[in-house]
Amino acid sequence: SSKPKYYADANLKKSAEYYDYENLEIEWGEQENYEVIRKLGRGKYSEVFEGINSLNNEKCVIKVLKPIRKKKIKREISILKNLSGGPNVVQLLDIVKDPASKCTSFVFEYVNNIDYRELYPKLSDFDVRFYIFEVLKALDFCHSQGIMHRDVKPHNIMIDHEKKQLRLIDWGLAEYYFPGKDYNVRVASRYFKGPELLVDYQYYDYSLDIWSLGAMFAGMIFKKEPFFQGNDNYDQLEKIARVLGTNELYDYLNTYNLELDPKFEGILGKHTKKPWSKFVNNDNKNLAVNEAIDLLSKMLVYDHAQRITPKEAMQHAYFFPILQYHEKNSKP
Ligand SMILES: CN1CCn2c1nc1c(Br)c(Br)c(Br)c(Br)c12
Ligand code: NA
Repeated sequence: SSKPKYYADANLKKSAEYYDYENLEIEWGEQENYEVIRKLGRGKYSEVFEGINSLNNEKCVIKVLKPIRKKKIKREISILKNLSGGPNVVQLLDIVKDPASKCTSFVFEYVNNIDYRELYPKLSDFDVRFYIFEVLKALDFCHSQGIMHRDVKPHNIMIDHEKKQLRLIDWGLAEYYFPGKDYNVRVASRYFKGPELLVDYQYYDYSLDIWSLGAMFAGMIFKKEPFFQGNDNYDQLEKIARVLGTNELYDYLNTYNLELDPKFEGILGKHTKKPWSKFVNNDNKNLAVNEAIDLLSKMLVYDHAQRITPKEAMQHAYFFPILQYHEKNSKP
């Protein structure tokens, strides 16, 4: 079982109460302080509403959890509290319980999010560089705090385009990383699942989040949402192999002494690794610039141990215009 290039011992430096979420004491707020304004959407585990805090008249987002096991609720609270105040991590403001339904609700800061399906087609080359850099800030931070997000995808990245503000949300699948620990591979959303999940390699680590971000980044620069669109978890790997090659997949399996589930028999076929230039066309060439493709090729790597880390990615030439922008805007 491989160890990540970085932050492998993040949690070993923390006191047990940092990651021992089962004993977390929940400080409950007052449900009646919040009024629901309108529904924003629903997920597998929750319904989400825009709300108002009647004490300060501030907008908020209320995530009403469907009855799920208490342990999972405590894990999300523990992680949100440990990451509180970190760059681009959505801020948890309160935790309340509905007296009638006994449902737990999380109250978050409000983000005037534009749905990504509407926003992404409007993004300029600079915007894409800016927002991917903002996601990398959140990933380097949570990884440095010993936490994998495990569900990075456009739906979990809230963007207020007027304020140029981004927040990584939905830490419900996030988990504390420990070297040598085996994790559930049934995480992330299909189109964003890393090869390690699809080949059932359980000793994965933070680098899973870089694959998911890479899959999202590919969709953005090539204007093909989603970039890897599998019909199921087997077909998902086939879609990846069509691009990264089947020989390269078998090299990856050999590296970790993995065997493919017999269900893959006859599904994967034989595919050569495609040059990323193959996906460039007149419609996306303004975003699919050479630096973007070079960075993408370092994120979408079968072997999770070989993927670029968030910190390394933030130093890539693709972000030089962003570093310049922040430099100019931070000068006193
Ligand atoms: C389904 N949608 C649409 C907008 N939006 C949704 N879920 C959200 C969550 Br959870 C948070 Br936290 C925030 Br902040 C926003 Br904004 C959210
Ligand atoms: Na959330």
